Amino acid sequence: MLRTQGLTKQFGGLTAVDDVDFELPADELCSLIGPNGAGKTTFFNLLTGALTPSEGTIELRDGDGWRDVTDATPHETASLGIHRSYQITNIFPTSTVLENVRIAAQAASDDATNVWRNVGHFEEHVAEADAILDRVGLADERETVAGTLSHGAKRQLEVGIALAGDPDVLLLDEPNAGVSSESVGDIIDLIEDVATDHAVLLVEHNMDIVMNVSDRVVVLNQGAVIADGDPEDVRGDDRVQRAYLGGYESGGSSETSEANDSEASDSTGEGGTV
Ligand SMILES: Nc1ncnc2c1ncn2[C@@H]1O[C@H](COP(=O)(O)OP(=O)(O)OP(=O)(O)O)[C@@H](O)[C@H]1O
Repeated sequence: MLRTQGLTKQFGGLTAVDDVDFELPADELCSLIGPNGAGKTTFFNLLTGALTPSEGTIELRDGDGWRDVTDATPHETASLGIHRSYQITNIFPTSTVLENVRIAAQAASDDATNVWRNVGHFEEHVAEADAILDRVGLADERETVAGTLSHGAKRQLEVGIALAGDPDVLLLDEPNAGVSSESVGDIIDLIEDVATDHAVLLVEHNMDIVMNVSDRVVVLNQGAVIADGDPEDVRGDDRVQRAYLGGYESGGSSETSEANDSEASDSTGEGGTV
C-alpha cells in the first residue's frame, strides 16, 4: 500500500529520520513507537508531504505498480489517499461537530471550491458526515460546538475528519493523547474499527493500546528502525527494552516514562487537512 526506501530527513546536522525502509500492507495496523525525539512525527510529516525528504523515496501502491510520491505536496498526498489525524487538535473550534466533518468531506470532493456554502445544498456530504460521526461515536454530539468537546471526543472528531477524506492509508498520531483512562477502551475500539477497512499507521505511547491493537510494531530510535515485527517479539527485544520500553509489562504502568511529556514536546503544527 505504502512503502519507503532509504527515507532520511536531516535538520542541519541532526538526522531525525535515518535511512528507513518501511512497508505498510493494505490490511495492516502497524504501530510506530520509540522515545521522545525518535523521529516518529517527522516520519509522519514526510509521508504526508508536510516535509520533503533529504534522501530516499516514498511510494504508494497504484494498481499493480507503485507511484512515486516522494515530492508530493500535502494536498497531493491527501488526494492520493494518505490522511492523518493530528496530535495537536486540528478542528474548527467554533463550528459544530457535524460542520467539521462535513467540511472535510466536501473539501475531499469536487465541491471543494465553496466549503462554507449553506449546509442544505450539500445533503450528500451531510449524510456522509453523519455516517462518519456514527462510526466514531459522536452521533449524539452532532450539533455540539467542537471547541467545547472533551479531550477524548476531540480525538474522535480528529479521526472522523481524517476519515472524511476517504483515505486508503490512515496515519493516527497519538489518538489517546489527553484522553482519560476510562475512555481508553473507546479509543481502542475506534482504532480497531477504522483498521478493518484502512491501512493504519499508529503513533502511540500507551503500550497497552499498542500491544492490543497492532498487527506489527516498528520501533524507531534516533531516527533509525531498531525493531520491526510481531508485537510480542518486539516487546521481548533487548534493544527495544533498553531504548524505550524499560521493563514494560502488560497491565502494569501502560505508558513509558518517555510518554509522559509527549504532549509538551509535540512538533507537528504543520497545517491542516482541510
Ligand atoms: N522542524 C524541525 N527543525 C529542527 N529539528 C527538528 C524539527 N522537527 C523535529 N526536529 C528534531 O528531530 C528529532 C525528531 O523529532 P520528532 O518530533 O520527529 O520525534 P518524535 O519521535 O515524534 O517525538 P515525540 O514522541 O516527542 O513526539 C528531534 O530531535 C527533534 O528535536
